[in-house]
This record gives sequence, structure tokens and C-alpha cells, in this order.
Amino acid sequence: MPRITAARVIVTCPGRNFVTLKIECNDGTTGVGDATLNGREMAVASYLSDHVVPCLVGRDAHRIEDIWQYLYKGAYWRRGPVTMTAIAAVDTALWDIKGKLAGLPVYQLLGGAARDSVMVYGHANGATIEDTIAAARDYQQQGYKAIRLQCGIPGMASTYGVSKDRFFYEPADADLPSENVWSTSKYLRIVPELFKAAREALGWDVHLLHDIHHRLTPIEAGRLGKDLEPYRPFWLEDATPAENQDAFRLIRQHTTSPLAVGEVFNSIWDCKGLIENQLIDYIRNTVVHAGGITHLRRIAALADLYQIKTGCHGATDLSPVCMAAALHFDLSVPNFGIQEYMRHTPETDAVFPHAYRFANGAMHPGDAPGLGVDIDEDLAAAHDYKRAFLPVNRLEDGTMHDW
Ligand SMILES: O=C(O)[C@@H](O)[C@@H](O)[C@H](O)[C@H](O)CO
Ligand SMILES: [Mg+2]
Repeated sequence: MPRITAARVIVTCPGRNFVTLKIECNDGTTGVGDATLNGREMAVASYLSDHVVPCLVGRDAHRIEDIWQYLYKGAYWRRGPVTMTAIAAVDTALWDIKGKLAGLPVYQLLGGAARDSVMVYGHANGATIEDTIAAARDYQQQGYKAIRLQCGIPGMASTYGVSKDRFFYEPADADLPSENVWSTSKYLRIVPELFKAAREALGWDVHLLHDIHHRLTPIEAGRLGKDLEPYRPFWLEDATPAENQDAFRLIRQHTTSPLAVGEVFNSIWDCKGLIENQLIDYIRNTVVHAGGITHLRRIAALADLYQIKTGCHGATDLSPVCMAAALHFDLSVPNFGIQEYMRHTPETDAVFPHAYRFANGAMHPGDAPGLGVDIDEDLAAAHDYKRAFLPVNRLEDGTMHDW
């Protein structure tokens, strides 16, 4: 039996913060799991090292389901982003170990490849509609079949999804939260213009996506969905905050634009109502924030009953360890929809050597045993943690709004 002998929490900042759990077994096998919770990294690091690691030592690393249940039910305090991210890290590392011991890539343990590769979408953004379309053309030339479009709003100093850097968008950018300003009415005017111009310039053979980032009321989202219908968006993401899941009923009554939600959800209970009432088309949880591969498969199985597809979150705050785990999941799950892919910087890629690859708008996790990703601990140690916060968002009159 591969007995867990140690587990280490590694915090590193190769340009942005990442928290990684590395589990070691008595036979020398190791496994890694992503534990990064953007802007709240140290809460998960402490949850793991103070409260989880002591309970792992001595356990049979093969018993993934039992350890999951032990950490979930055993804590008494259930769910929540910190708890579920910590559980995800353990779960991911244990799948990595199981794959290495079996000599198989993790997707083979999950039932094998259900497709040849997984379609990903890239982020095209710019200060103006023209800049955004130019960026989208770049993605098309690189082979992307799906592109997310975000553009600056005239009269607003900064807009969600529009980076200062052409290639790398990093929202957690300051030692204390930066403050953005938001105007729904200005935003609602520009997005249909962006999509109209994009269809004219890019044609119809490319999927176009858009992230609203929880900023609209349900009726405003219904209006935007309706306005975008002629341009056939692949999805509208996070149209409204989803604590009140019934809000999506109202959006649905007004538009056939497909809806995606879930990057801030952390358990099947956050998704249940939206899935069972068929209020969404894509569920966007990913491995690190939704309890790991084990729990994500359960969510996907529920969604599959209702023809809802997966669309895993894949922003740069999810480390290459999460990306690898997501790709194994994506390749094997029957109701795969799409995978978000925001490229990491070369500094991050160097700390996390990985086997996954991109070609023709799609990705493959590779065939190395386990997840096919590791952490270079010496290099990681050279990048000290640097506190960084996500921005906050206010309306023009100073009222706090959703970011
Ligand atoms: O869809 C997305 O990629 C976004 O919503 C993220 O950039 C999100 O803002 C970050 O992951 C927050 O950490
Ligand atoms: Mg998003």
C-alpha cells in the first residue's frame, strides 16, 4: 500500500502567487495538487498545513474517495472556497499518485479519452472594438476555434477583462485592492456593437464568447442576451451573481443566448438548482475550486442528465497543475463543452514543467503517467510570495458593485 509519509505546502510567486500541495508516499512516489485561491492564498495554505496535512500522514494514498469523504464530512464545517480548494489539492495530488503508480495518464483512469483533444478558447481584449478584433484575428491565425471578446468602454478608465499587457491578463495586480469604476448603461451599448463588428470581421466559423463577470441584474442580462442573439454567441458567462439561482429563470425567459456560470461555485450544491431546472447551458467549475477531480466528475454527471456541458474555468490564477488536471477531466468526460485557456507566462511555465500541449485550437494533457505536471521546488523557492488582491468595483456615484 502506498502510505502517505509527508505533504508540503509550497507557496511561490513567479509573477503571480500559486499555492501547491505536494504529497509523498513511502515508496518515493509524489503527487501535486493546485491549492491557489486568488487573493486569499494564505488562508488555504494555513488550512492545509495546520488542519489537513496532519490528518493525511499514514493514510493509504490509493483511497481517494475515502480521503475525500474524510476531509469533507470529517471537518464538520462543510463547503466554502477555502475548504473546497484545500480538499481539491489533496484529491488532485492523489489522482496524480494513482496515475504514476498505475503507469497511466490520469485520463485513462477516468475511463479513457472520449475525444481526440479538447477545444479551448483564448482571450481577445483591447481598449477599443478595433483593438479587440485585431487581437481576435491573432488568435484565429494561431488556430483558435473559440475566442472570448472583451473590450474597453468609452468613458471608463478600466474595464474587466481588458489588460494593460497585450498577452497576459492578471487581475490580482496590487498590494491593496485597486478600485474600478463601472457603468452598466455604457457597457450595454458597446457589447452588441463589438459582436456585430466581430461577426463582420471574423466571419461565422469561429465561436465567440463573452464574460459579464456578475455585473448585471437578471433583466439587464436578458436584454443583453437578446441584443446578442443575431451574432450567435457561444455563451454569456456569469450574467448575474448566482447566489440566488432563481435569477437565471428570469434571464432564460428573455433570451436564447446560451448561459454559462460556475467559476466561483465550490460544490455540487451551488450548481444543483441551476442544473436541475435547466437554467444554464454550461457549468464552469474547475478542479481547484470545486473539490478536485472526484467532485467535479460528480457535478458533470449531474449536468449530463440535463444536456448541460462543461466549460472549465482556466484563468492564469489556476496553476499549470490545475490546468493539467482539468485537461485529463475534459478529455474523459462525456459532456465536455469547452475549456478556457489563458496562457501562463514563461516564468510560471518554468516553475511548473508540464506535458500538456496546444495545437489547432485544442489541447491534450499528454501521456505521461499521472497528471504530467510537476513543481520545480528550487525554482519555486526563488520566488517569494507577494500579497496581491483582486480589484473592487464601484458605480460612478461610488456605490460598491460586483467585480
Ligand atoms: O473567466 C475568467 O477567466 C475570469 O472570470 C477570471 O479572470 C477571474 O476574474 C479570475 O479567475 C479571478 O481570480
Ligand atoms: Mg469568468
